[in-house]
Amino acid sequence: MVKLENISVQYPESDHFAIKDLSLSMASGEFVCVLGKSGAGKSTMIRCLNGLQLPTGGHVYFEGNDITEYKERSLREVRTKMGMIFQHFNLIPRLTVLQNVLTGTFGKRNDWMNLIGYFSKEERSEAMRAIEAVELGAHVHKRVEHLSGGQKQRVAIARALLQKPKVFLGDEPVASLDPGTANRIFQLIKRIHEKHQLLTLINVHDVTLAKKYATRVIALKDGKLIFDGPPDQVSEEWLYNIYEE
Ligand SMILES: Nc1ncnc2c1ncn2[C@@H]1O[C@H](COP(=O)(O)OP(=O)(O)OP(=O)(O)O)[C@@H](O)[C@H]1O
Repeated sequence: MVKLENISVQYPESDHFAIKDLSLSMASGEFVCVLGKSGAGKSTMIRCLNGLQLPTGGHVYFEGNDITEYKERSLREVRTKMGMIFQHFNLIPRLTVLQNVLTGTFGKRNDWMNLIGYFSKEERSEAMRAIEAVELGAHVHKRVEHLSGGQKQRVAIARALLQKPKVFLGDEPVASLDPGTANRIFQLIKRIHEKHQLLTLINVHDVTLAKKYATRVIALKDGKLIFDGPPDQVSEEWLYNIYEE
């Protein structure tokens, strides 16, 4: 479904590669957790996958098409098929849960519809279903600024669900949450992943969560792929390799 072929990324005015000659194929149904210390290139890799970052070299394929050849309009369409959640949720604090979730439809609508804030009955009922799926039915009309971190991440997950994505991406989605909440968010992501048979790829610092939920773990170090295997092969020795200074 997604293939990175010898991709490299060097940011302008940077003296080193953020990603160096990385190749990777991932299929629907895989739950991939990405490990690596700060600066290893995890966020850059995700941004290459969804076309937010153009690699300096190499190719990115989505459903067999080379998206590095795409213009912005086609990239936008690709992004509508990839739901994404972030460490700091990226919600609009003063809007309600429902209003935030409805923004998940934006990529597929006309600009004028977004501008006037028009949503069809069907879009509204889909949003309500997504909100129920993340167990926030009791908070539909609450402003998100009044929610806890875990609840905010659930709103972000519902917003991503509204896109009916094929790929679900998470860039450190539980880094700001306590361990219990982080585990519940992973449970929810896993449930959604299994129900919709998505390709799920999550950057995570918590090795325990990666080993518990992933079907495949990959690790980056200095922009290079240094581990790719099942979670039970992530040994103490590998962790030392991945995180050593
Ligand atoms: N916009 C940018 N301009 C220049 N250098 C950048 C930019 N974004 C990232 N980098 C550099 O690219 C490298 C990889 O960064 P990246 O954010 O992808 O790593 P990461 O593994 O996601 O780290 P973290 O866990 O801290 O988010 C780092 O050396 C970083 O400093």
